[in-house]
Amino acid sequence: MLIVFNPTAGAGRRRRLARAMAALAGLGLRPEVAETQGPGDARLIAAAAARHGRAVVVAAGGDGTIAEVAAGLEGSEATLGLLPLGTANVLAWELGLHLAPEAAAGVLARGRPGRIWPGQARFADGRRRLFVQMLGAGFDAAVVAGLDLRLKRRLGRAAYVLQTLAELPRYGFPPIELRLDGQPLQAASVIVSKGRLYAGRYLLAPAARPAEPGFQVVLFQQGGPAAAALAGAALPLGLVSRLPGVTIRHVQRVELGNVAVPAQADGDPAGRLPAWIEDAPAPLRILLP
Ligand SMILES: Nc1ncnc2c1ncn2[C@@H]1O[C@H](COP(=O)(O)OP(=O)(O)OP(=O)(O)O)[C@@H](O)[C@H]1O
Repeated sequence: MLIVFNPTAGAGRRRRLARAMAALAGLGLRPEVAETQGPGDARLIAAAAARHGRAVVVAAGGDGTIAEVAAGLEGSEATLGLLPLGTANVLAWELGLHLAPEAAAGVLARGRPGRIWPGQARFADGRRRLFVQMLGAGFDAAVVAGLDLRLKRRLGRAAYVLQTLAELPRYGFPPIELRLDGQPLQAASVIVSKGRLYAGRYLLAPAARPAEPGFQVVLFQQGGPAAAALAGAALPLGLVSRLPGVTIRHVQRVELGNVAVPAQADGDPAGRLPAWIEDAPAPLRILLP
């Protein structure tokens, strides 16, 4: 087992990692820890570990770190493990993991094998990006792109709320042209989701099934600050899917946009549209509670 640790993810991460290591030692496991030096590192470390035959590679960080480790493990026999140390930890909530390091250690030692089926996005400049939970385009991506990382470290998820308030009067809400399984549509914002949850443990797409191919696509038809503020207020109540102007479709393929609207993948900036989204070629093994 190798733990890939993002030392910049979440708050109190070193203390939380130490607690997990102590719990793992108590369960008879003494995994190696590899620390990332910057963005993209987790993928390279995970890919090398898989090549060298590591059975389990653990992403110790938030959703961005998980996505990078997942990308490194693609096409290998290795199983992904999660040690949630991030800010939102959406995939951990999605899969029913407890966030306490001792509980996560228990799953790493004795979890049952399951699977998730990531999505992949291709961008006009040739980049390909794997995502494990969701890809957003429009207002939420503008919030992610504008987020000050130091503020995120200090305030955690409250930084997203502040950035949303800052972005509301500023974002222009250009309409996004999209195709869902070939059918042309338009929306002000779009979230392509593998999972049910968003921004932590808030229910967004109730019918999502992370282990299966396909996506729930949440379309926000109404642009403008009032509609975006309403969606933000409805999110903690789990009521986004019932808002007027919000529709959810189950599809296999998504083409997003002819405009340079920002995109975010698993909570990290992912450049600008257009983007072409489909399932990754294969599911990924993952340790579940
Ligand atoms: N050593 C590092 N220095 C700076 N950035 C890093 C480093 N290692 C990884 N990263 C980048 O940090 C980004 C954010 O990490 P991650 O998403 O895991 O944490 P988070 O944003 O706190 O959590 P969450 O996504 O759950 O809110 C990752 O996408 C990764 O590219």
